[in-house]
Formats: sequence, structure tokens, C-alpha cells
Amino acid sequence: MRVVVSIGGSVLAPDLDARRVEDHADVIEHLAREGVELGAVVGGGGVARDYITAARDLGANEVQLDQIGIDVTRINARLLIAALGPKVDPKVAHDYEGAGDAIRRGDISVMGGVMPGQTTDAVAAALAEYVDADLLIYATSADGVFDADPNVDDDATRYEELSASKLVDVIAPMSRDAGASAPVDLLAAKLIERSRMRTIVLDGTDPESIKQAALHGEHSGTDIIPEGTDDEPSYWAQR
Ligand SMILES: Nc1ncnc2c1ncn2[C@@H]1O[C@H](COP(=O)(O)OP(=O)(O)OP(=O)(O)O)[C@@H](O)[C@H]1O
Ligand SMILES: O=c1ccn([C@@H]2O[C@H](COP(=O)(O)O)[C@@H](O)[C@H]2O)c(=O)[nH]1
Repeated sequence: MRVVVSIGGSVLAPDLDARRVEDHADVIEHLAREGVELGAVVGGGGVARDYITAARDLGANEVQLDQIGIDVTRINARLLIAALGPKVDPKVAHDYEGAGDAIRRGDISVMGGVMPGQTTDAVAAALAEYVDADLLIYATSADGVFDADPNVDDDATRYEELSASKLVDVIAPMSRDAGASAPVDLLAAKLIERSRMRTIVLDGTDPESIKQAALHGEHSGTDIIPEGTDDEPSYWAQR
């Protein structure tokens, strides 16, 4: 089974706590020991947003701001690599071929951002499609996809499951400025739709939730259901 996990910077490094990064690395290593082939994509979180806000005030344009964001995601990726054992590719992969090669030879590959105009959500969706992953997990700071921002609207309701095309509709009105917050970005939603990738969006604050979702499909977030499927996939049924 091949899994791509997108770990938000606000989940992995809301502050610099080595223990939290270690806990995420432990879960990734556990999954690898269980025979899961893994790619991890790490976001920039609050640190990226702080840099982007300061640079915007200094007059940087959106592409320059995205470039700053990408740099921060790659620093966070290095942090995760530092916590992972010998089975990780020590290089932060800067393209999908590099990440795919590492995963196919049995290493865990870690990516950050790759190009302006998107977020690491899109990187994770593209990597999952490129390596023919069985499952894509977004470990973010909200417990799934809601019909409004749950941190702003007390009445926001979580979707337990959502078709990929409906996900596109929910995400489409959200901001695409550098540093914007969304459970997944629009390009990611479109890639998930076209690849028909089975996808879970969950609260990754407790990394155990990533383990349960990857190994058993159990979680309290949102299942993004590829069009034309309703059955549980066979790899969970077999475990
Ligand atoms: N409809 C929605 N459903 C869920 N979350 C939403 C929605 N609209 C806005 N959000 C916001 O998106 C946030 C998650 O995205 P955010 O980009 O902040 O974190 P992340 O995925 O952990 O990645 P990073 O911190 O690296 O950018 C949530 O905390 C929530 O406030
Ligand atoms: O491929 C990418 C990835 C990221 N960015 C920029 O970085 C920030 C932070 O990334 P998150 O995934 O949101 O944590 C993002 O808002 C973009 O500005 C990018 O341009 N390209």
C-alpha cells in the first residue's frame, strides 16, 4: 500500500517543539514498518504566514511571497527529515520524479513546496497521482472539510464525506493569496477530482489519527469519495 501524507505546518510546527516533530516521525516510521510506502509533504504553517505578512508589508509581490512560503515549507521538511530514521531520503525532494524514485526504492520521501501559485496541498495531490498512491491523507488543523470556516463560524458543519466535485465547489470561493488558509487548496481539489484519488482530510494534531486512518481507514474527519465508488477499498478490508 502506498500513502502520501500532507502534514500542515500548523500541525507539525505551530512552535518549535522537537517532541511534536518526533511524534509525527514515529507514526511515519511505524507505517513504514507495517509495509506502507510513504511520501510526506510538509507545509509552512504560522512561520510561513509571518514571513509572508512582513514581506507583503515591504512591497513584495505574490510570487515573491510564494517563494518565501516555499522556503519555509522546505525548512519544515528538513525538520521532519531530521527526526526520521535511516529509511528516509535525506534530501528534501524538489520534484515529483525525485520523490517517486525514493519511494519506489523503499525510502520515505519528504517534500515541501515546489512552485508559486499553489500550496503544499497541491504538491501532495500531484505526488499522490504521480506515484499511483492508494490513499492521500491531509493532516490539517481542522477536523475535516466544513461548510464554513469552523474557526470563524460556530455553526459550521463538517462533511463526513464529500465527492471530489463537491470539494471543488466548497474550496473554489476561498482565497488563493500567498499564506491563505484552507483545508485543501483549489488545485489540490481539482487534481483529486481528476485522479479519482481516495482522500481523507483530518485533524492531524494527534499524529495517531494519521496512523488509524492509513492502516484502518478510521478517522473523524472527511472522506473525499472518488466519483463512481462507494465500497471500502480492498486494502483496508484485507488488514
Ligand atoms: N470550509 C472549511 N473547512 C475547514 N477548514 C477551513 C474551512 N475554511 C477555512 N478553513 C481553515 O483552514 C484551516 C486549515 O488550513 P491551514 O492552511 O491553516 O492549515 P494546514 O492545512 O495545517 O497547513 P499550513 O498551516 O501549513 O498552511 C483551518 O484551521 C480553518 O480555520
Ligand atoms: O508549492 C508551493 C507550496 C507553497 N507555496 C507557498 O507557501 C505557503 C505556505 O505553504 P502551505 O502549504 O500553505 O503551508 C503557501 O501559502 C504559498 O504561498 C507555494 O507557493 N508553492
